[in-house]
Amino acid sequence: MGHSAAVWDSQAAVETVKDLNGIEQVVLRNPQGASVTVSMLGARVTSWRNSHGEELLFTSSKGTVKAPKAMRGGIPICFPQFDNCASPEQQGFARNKMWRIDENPPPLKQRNDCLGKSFVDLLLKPSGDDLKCWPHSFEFRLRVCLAANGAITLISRVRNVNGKPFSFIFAYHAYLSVSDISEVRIEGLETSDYLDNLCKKERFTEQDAITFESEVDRVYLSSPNVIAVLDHEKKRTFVIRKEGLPDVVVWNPWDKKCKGMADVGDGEYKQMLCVDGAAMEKPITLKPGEEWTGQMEISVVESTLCAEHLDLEVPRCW
Ligand SMILES: O=P(O)(O)OC[C@H]1O[C@H](O)[C@H](O)[C@@H](O)[C@@H]1O
Repeated sequence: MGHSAAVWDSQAAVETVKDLNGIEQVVLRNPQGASVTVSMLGARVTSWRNSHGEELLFTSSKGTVKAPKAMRGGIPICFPQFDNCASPEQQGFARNKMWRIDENPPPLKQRNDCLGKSFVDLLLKPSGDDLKCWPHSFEFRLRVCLAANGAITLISRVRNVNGKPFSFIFAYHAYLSVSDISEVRIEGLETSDYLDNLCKKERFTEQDAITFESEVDRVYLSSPNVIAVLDHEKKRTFVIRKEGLPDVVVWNPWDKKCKGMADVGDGEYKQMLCVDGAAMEKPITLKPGEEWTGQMEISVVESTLCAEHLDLEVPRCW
């Protein structure tokens, strides 16, 4: 196989396949039958399935996978920009670039994080064209892991291999699949301040758990590192743990905006919710030779009773 995708457990598997457009994808599997698929186009997680084969990420039925434009859904990586302006480059070029397998990644500090998991390492370096639009040399390493309990972890490392400092914004733009957006509630962001992109980025303080009755487009600032997305209809909770990512973007386009988006089916906003671990308010600045790490783990608890355990000492419910 020759990929530096390590297998810690003989039954876990890592396989390389081509998608309908001939784009290489790596499929990680665990012994319980869960799987994660990562495309070389944008290092986007295009699928995450639980041990029953159920898809946990939203993908638009109208998505197109024609490089460089990638489909709407999965977990795109937004780097070095992420803003709510229309133009694609506003969400950074990393998600529209072809990445490659990182054959020999430097060891991860949080080495133990990968024990008992199958994972793949990917690498992005700027091309000459990229340097024209963003004149900074970097190495972006992404490790995607699938744990025995079905949790997915993304670990990003950005190194400045440039002669001078540079700054960037970052987000794991995670499209979670939900039963019905009006049945969903987010816990853990109460009392956090947020910038409302629907009110000229005005700053507010969250009073309560977040529920959805209309379009939401907010950046929660300096938020707790553990939040929960409760899907009452599916009796399921996504528990999101993040490190090195102070902010959280919460987005649902609702009906009107959804109608105006060519790559999303009219009513599909009901089945999607973006909850992104991000570094937005304060751009990350790296001096030459410095490296930043941002990690996000999403696990699923087949219950909505878990939320009250939301302080950092949350015991793992699985
Ligand atoms: O259409 P995209 O570039 O994927 O962006 C989709 C959405 O991403 C984020 O959530 C922003 O906060 C939204 O303002 C934007 O509409």
